[in-house]
Amino acid sequence: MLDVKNLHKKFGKKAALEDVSFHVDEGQIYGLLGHNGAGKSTSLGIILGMVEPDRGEAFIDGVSVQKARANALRNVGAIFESPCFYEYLSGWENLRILSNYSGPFNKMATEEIVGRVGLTERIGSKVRTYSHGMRQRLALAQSLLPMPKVLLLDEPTDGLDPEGIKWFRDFILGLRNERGMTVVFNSHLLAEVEQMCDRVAILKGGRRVFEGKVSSIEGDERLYDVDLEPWDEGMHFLALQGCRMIRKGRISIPQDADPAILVAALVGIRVRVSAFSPIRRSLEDLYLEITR
Ligand SMILES: Nc1ncnc2c1ncn2[C@@H]1O[C@H](COP(=O)(O)OP(=O)(O)OP(=O)(O)O)[C@@H](O)[C@H]1O
Repeated sequence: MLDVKNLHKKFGKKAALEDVSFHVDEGQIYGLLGHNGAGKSTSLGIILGMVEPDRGEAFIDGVSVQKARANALRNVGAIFESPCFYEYLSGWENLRILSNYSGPFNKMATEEIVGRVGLTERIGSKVRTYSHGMRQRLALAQSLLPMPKVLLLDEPTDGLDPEGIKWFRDFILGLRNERGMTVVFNSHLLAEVEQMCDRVAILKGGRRVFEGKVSSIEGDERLYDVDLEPWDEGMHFLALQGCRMIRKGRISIPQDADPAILVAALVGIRVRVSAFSPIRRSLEDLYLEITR
């Protein structure tokens, strides 16, 4: 559904993107991750035809955004950067006006979408009286008005409270499950991304440094959280047994190692072991390993 091929983009001398590619299948939820300035918004901007790449191309459903923008984007809904509304008009009036950019206003469909985003009671109020969360829901409603197949969302959970974040997660998963919608979004909330996304790409300094299935993140490594005193001495011993330090307090042990024997051996060389517990590798672990 979305093919991003070898994107390069410089702003002045600074490279914002260097040879970034990724591919999103129909019905997938895809997360773009990276530190501030890693190039996530620039990638979304290029996919939306709002930023011109120096090289490379983005295809939506096989159509090049750079060569046939209107055609490529006809099935795309998006929230890009901070959504802008007419503050002095109601949410409903905003949707009525803004929907005209993508097609004729459909009252019934709009009512349905407003209900889905939970704004029915306040849709007649002026937007200037809306909370941040309500604005995000209005932006989501606007992005859904063209009945898109693909939804591109630039930091959609930014500034939402925990309840709003959970609501967003359920909403997006519902769209995918009911309509097979393809969703691409960038976020700094790794736990959310892990719960929602099928695949992720991690960008660092404009380069793609990881791309893969969220379910594969756990990998084959046997990870343990350990607390050793003294750390250096204990870690030196563990390294000789084939263990690898991920960071202070976290190690991976070889497939055939028996943790009970490792602990007994550490105690035998007078290293105090306060913790030696198996853990699951999370998206946050992977992210920190890759981006550090
Ligand atoms: N219009 C612009 N003019 C100049 N530099 C820009 C412009 N847009 C982005 N950049 C630069 O390109 C790099 C990538 O920015 P981008 O906004 O894509 O990062 P990001 O990963 O979305 O960051 P954040 O998480 O902070 O939103 C940054 O160094 C940024 O300063």
